Amino acid sequence: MIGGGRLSPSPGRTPQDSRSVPMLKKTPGSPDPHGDNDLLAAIERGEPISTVTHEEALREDPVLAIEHFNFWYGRQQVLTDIRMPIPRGKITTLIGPSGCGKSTLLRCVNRLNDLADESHVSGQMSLNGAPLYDSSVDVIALRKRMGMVFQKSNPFPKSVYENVVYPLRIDGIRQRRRLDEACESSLRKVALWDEVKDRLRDNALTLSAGQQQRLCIARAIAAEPEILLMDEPCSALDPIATAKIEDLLEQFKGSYSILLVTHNLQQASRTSDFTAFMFLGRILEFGPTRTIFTRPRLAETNDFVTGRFG
Ligand SMILES: Nc1ncnc2c1ncn2[C@@H]1O[C@H](COP(=O)(O)OP(=O)(O)OP(=O)(O)O)[C@@H](O)[C@H]1O
Repeated sequence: MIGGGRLSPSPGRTPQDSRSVPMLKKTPGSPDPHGDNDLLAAIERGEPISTVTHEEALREDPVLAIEHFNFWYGRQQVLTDIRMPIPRGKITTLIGPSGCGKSTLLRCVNRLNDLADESHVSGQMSLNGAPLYDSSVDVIALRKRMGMVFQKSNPFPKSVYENVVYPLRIDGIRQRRRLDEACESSLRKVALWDEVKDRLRDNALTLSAGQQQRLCIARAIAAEPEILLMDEPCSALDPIATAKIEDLLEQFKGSYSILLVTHNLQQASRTSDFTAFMFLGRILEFGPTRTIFTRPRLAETNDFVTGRFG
């Protein structure tokens, strides 16, 4: 369990459960281990439901373990009993209808939601075995262990070079050679080096939108994070810039553990190894991306990935 002043469980039915529920239309003949309508009825009653987790996901070595995790914005419960091992060295996407809690879950990993008014949590998350929600955790140190990439790129109004080496500087690294090496290697990893090697002293805000987002990814990986959190990293980009980021994700496989929120189902199916389908703050199904998109076990997942609702 967790520690900290604002952290307390709120059992029972919550305001979230009584708000309007997105329509889920059952596909006749779709597999549903919960039985027809039992799952939706249970969610609407605010009862706990079991995530359908595919064996392949359980066989992976988890970099991040999420255990019985609940989150409330004030009285509104937004996440309910999330249990999910995030595989190491793989890309895991969170998909689900708007408002189901994808970004909230992502922001709980680096405790950005601590900043929200009257938020509280119960349950636990652990990164490489170290609990994230113990009262003794130094949240600033914790965030240094993770990289975060937002929907809208957020380079600092500094040079390209200073943006990339920023995490090293705040760690007190001064040696020019180390900074130069980190800058070049991070920019190469995001395929930006050739485009900006002659512009390292230019203000980062003079780069194109796609370049700025890749710069932000370079800054995130310069810190050698244990996990990379990405919240809709392509949603503000044109198709060419999006394709470049998707290429990067492909190359990152095996080297980085990534938790990615996306509205773009094609992007999820193209880029990720594992996919979790969220609905009303619950993870309904979690498994290999190919299976989730072609042979999901739940009718609800099938209806979402085939565009029947969402
Ligand atoms: N800072 C906040 N304070 C109060 N409620 C919030 C806050 N941020 C989000 N919410 C609510 O929490 C719920 C989940 O929102 P969240 O942004 O996590 O969903 P999402 O699945 O990422 O949605 P989208 O796909 O539209 O981005 C929504 O009902 C939203 O209104």
